[in-house]
Amino acid sequence: MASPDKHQTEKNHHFIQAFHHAMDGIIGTIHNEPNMRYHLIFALAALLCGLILQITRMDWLWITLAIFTVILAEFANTIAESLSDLITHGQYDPLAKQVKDVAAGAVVVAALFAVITGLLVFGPRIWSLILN
Ligand SMILES: Nc1ncnc2c1ncn2[C@@H]1O[C@H](COP(=O)(O)OP(=O)(O)OP(=O)(O)O)[C@@H](O)[C@H]1O
Repeated sequence: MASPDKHQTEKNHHFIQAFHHAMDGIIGTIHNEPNMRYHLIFALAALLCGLILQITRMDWLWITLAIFTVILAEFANTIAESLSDLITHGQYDPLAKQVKDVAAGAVVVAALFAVITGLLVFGPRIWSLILN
């Protein structure tokens, strides 16, 4: 969804305008960040597994939390990268390195949480399917 005014710098005047810009941010991140597309593919796979294995409401809560944690971490990583690039203009800066590395580390930690959640929720069910 394209924003109505590409050159706006003043505050949004109404909710619809703010929503357009938020959609620009979401779609732009999916378009520009391959890692975000990988996260979404894994999220879709987890949702399909949940449907097929008929997980409980509590398990859906954990899976949903894991999915949104990873996606939010990737958004934070993208913000950190964009701000670093805006400030450094491609020049090496040790603080920019720290910002980008810590932001990338946050995504790794979130992904680890998602993997552990997936193993705890799907592992026993898949295991019992294999044994039966
Ligand atoms: N301006 C800079 N100054 C210092 N180090 C930088 C700078 N830009 C990038 N780097 C280093 O290069 C690495 C890769 O940079 P990049 O912008 O591709 O971030 P990234 O976290 O790998 O991106 P993505 O999450 O999209 O894979 C950073 O983690 C950082 O260590």
